[in-house]
Amino acid sequence: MEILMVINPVSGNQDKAFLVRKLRHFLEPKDTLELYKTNGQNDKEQIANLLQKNNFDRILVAGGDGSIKMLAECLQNPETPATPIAILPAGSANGLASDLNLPQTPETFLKVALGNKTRTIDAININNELGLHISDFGLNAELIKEFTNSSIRGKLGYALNSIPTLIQNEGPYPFTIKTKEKKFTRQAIMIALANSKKFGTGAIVNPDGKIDDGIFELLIFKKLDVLEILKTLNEEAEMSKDFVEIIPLKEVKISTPKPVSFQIDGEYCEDLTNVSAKIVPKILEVYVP
Ligand SMILES: Nc1ncnc2c1ncn2[C@@H]1O[C@H](COP(=O)(O)OP(=O)(O)OP(=O)(O)O)[C@@H](O)[C@H]1O
Repeated sequence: MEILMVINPVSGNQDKAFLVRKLRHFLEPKDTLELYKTNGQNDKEQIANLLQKNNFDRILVAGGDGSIKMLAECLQNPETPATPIAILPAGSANGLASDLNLPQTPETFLKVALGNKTRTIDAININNELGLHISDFGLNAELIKEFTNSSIRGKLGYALNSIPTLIQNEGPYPFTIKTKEKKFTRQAIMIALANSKKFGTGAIVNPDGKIDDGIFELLIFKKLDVLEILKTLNEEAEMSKDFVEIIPLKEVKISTPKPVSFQIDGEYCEDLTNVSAKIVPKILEVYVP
């Protein structure tokens, strides 16, 4: 088996050398392993080049959701050979891994990565970028923007950074939502486009979410309920129905008069007034337990 291992050296603030050592331990003498460390600058071009020059059977990605999204976009290039990917959860939140029920210890997720069972998942095309997990307009994106600028990583960093943003937040924002069937407005602290069921923290925010069902859910969070927000830091917490309105869709346009923070798969994008989203069914093959 020919393997490309893509490593984000900065994700989740953890060293990945032990993962490479463990992986080598599982490989057979005939297997080959090529390592690529991301630089955050021109990774898509470099990886596309590697994929076109080699004949990899699978790509193992040690990073967070941002790294997986980058690879999914790289694989959209028609000249890049379709290659299944295996997630080695090594980000700060690992939302996709949590949604795909990947096991959490290196020994167990490496076994899945070298196994044979795959699932082909959907993505959401959002303003011409791919979102694989959960993207949102409003409060959570603001939290991520603050977190990106902070030096404390992990869930604690996220929680500590949440406090000033929660206090200073300007929401609820007036959003206009246009679907194929209707146009309506909502005051909301946050609107999420969810391709999956759980936040990276493990909290179930979208109980009907399924990552390969050809639809995504629009989650409209109506009010700033600190208790409900803090629940999202807990694994297996479920949101109350008064707090969130859920609409299954294949495409949507959302607009708001003043720019509001937007994030895709845990990466802050920018403050935007317009977002267009459309499901892209069955776009990425990933290894699952
Ligand atoms: N060598 C590098 N130096 C700085 N930034 C990098 C480097 N390699 C990748 N990046 C950046 O890392 C981000 C992707 O991070 P990733 O999502 O993998 O981890 P994370 O943010 O820790 O995890 P999570 O998304 O689960 O919270 C991208 O913005 C990418 O540009």
